[in-house]
Amino acid sequence: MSTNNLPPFPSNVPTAPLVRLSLSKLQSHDVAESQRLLQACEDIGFFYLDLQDSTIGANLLTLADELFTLGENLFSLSLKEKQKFDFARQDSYHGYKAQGAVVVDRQGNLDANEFYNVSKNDILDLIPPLPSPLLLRHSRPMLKSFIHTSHTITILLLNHLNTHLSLPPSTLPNLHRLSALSGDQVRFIKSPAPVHSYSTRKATSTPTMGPHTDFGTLTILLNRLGGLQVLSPNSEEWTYVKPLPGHAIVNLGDAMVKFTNGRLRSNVHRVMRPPGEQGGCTRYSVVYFARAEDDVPLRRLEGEGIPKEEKGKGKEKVVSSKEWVLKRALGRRVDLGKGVDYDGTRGTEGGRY
Ligand SMILES: O=C(O)CCC(=O)C(=O)O
Ligand SMILES: [Fe+2]
Repeated sequence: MSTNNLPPFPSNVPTAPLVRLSLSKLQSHDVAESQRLLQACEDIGFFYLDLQDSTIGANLLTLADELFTLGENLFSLSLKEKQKFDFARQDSYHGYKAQGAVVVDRQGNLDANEFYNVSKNDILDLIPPLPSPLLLRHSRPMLKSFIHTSHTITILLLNHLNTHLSLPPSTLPNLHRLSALSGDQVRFIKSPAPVHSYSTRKATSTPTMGPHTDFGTLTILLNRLGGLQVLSPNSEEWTYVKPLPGHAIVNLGDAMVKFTNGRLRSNVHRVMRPPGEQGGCTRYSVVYFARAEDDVPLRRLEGEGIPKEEKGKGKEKVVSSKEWVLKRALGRRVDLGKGVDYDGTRGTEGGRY
């Protein structure tokens, strides 16, 4: 799907004023850019990352184009074929998730997108390969490059934050080693165009992906059509994040809130049908989720820039990165016969959705 053939994002809808950071400036340790990164991570935990001005960024954009095509081909396999790779009953969040398999709200409305999650552990041969469609087996080198490139960008961003938080050198990077088992994954998403008119799906008011915070450390998101919305940190207002060509949307996940005792933000977001003319199009995304290594406990790290625990505040149970991601990733599935504990599977901004 070429970006050129898509209808434009409408000019009359309010959009979130996210900052645009330059990957190349962050690579060259530009002090002001690094400060803007910290500010964005404290204020909303979302920012645009301009990938066009750096070799590794340009590499990610090229790979993303190839992955968008791969995603389209992957989702055009038959439902029966795709469902062979849904491993949720084996307590795994890798592989396929059909449309309508998770609830998006307390009322029990269902989601309207398909996922295919590809595990880093698998692609980097840290575990025996998971069963997967032929198409994905042929694409392992491309997936490997995408994982390597996304991970390099993740480590760069974590190093900047490590410094701002006055953590001992490499504390954050050392919790995210590429060679260690973790829940890192590449996610393909498809939200099909409505079959009749877009008034069918209780339509414009029910999200295709419910409000959530991301479970891991950092997310690198590539999408081309609008639909992603962030909940404003200081009000109950949802605003669209307009996709910008050449940029990724980066956001922090719950692990960063726990590591920094709330100094950095994992903001609530959701996905609606794309706005305006875009509403009639099928929407695809390609995402890289960077997550802490499986056995990392999600708790405050020791550093001068990290607020101390409040005295007398009841201690939350500390869970490992693996347990947290598993609970959050499968907790809203309606097809596992376990019931859904909506409140028990919310993230670090649980009170807000
Ligand atoms: O598709 C998008 O724009 C957002 C996807 C998302 O939030 C997620 O997969 O966690
Ligand atoms: Fe998300």
